[in-house]
Amino acid sequence: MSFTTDATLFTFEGKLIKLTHDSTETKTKMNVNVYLPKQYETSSEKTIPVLLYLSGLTCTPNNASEKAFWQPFADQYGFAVVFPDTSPRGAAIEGEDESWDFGSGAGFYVDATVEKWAKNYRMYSYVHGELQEKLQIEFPKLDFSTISITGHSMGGYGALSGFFKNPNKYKSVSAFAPICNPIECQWGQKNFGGYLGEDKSAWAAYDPTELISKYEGSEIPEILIHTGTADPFYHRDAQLLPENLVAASKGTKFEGKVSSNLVEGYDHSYYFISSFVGQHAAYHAKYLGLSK
Ligand SMILES: N[C@@H](CCC(=O)N[C@@H](CS)C(=O)NCC(=O)O)C(=O)O
Repeated sequence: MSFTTDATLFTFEGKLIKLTHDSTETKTKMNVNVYLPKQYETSSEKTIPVLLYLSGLTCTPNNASEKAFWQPFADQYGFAVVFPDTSPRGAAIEGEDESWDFGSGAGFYVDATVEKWAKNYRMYSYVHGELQEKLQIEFPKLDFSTISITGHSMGGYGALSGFFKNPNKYKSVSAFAPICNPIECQWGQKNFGGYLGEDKSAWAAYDPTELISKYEGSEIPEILIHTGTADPFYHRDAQLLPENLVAASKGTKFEGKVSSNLVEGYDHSYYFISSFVGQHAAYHAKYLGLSK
């Protein structure tokens, strides 16, 4: 058995399963939550599409499980939601727990190449590969070949980056307050520098604003983004830079398809995220074949 079930919680009309497993990518135990919608019980083999939700800095799988409120929409349309952790935990690397925006809780969805981090900090391969393959075996009624991706902040960047780097794998991509151009902001520079080293071409291989023109897929969904004008990481710190992604889409397959919405007065918190989860669920449901 590769997973241990720590809890099965009844929530809305489905169940939230809290799991742990040994990861071959991170060489640590990993935590992951899976929301099985009400359709799961009565469905047949491999029929429930999946939404992968990547969380932001400092989060565990529990933050979004408890306060993004995907559950009623997952029940309405009939998709499962997977909430991975944001980094390995307890890898015993010096400095791992020193800062809130690097190391533990901040894996930045890359495969580290700097030696100190390279053995364990492989969140790119973990979330897009190993985790999905193992969950497909554990939950055979989920259909990991019909999957979309979303996320918040660091996880919004992770969703956009993972979408562009895996042509035609994800049916659709959306993001809440994503870090759109990490090369150009402090969070990105700190994490790319720490995990990937000083070679900026390695950074570009993960940056959505760099990747959008290089996308080789034939499926070109609209990209849905919401960012709050009262989000200090947007208006004060310029960490998010959604305008750069829209500008970079010009002349690419995604020209006119990046729906970047600045929403007046909303901040960076889950009060903001949960306010727009319904719109994002409806958007993904369409691409997952669950609505017109
Ligand atoms: N340093 C602050 C900011 C970190 C932050 O806002 N993290 C966002 C993602 S970038 C988050 O989702 N925090 C957890 C939560 O709101 O539940 C903190 O630790 O709360």
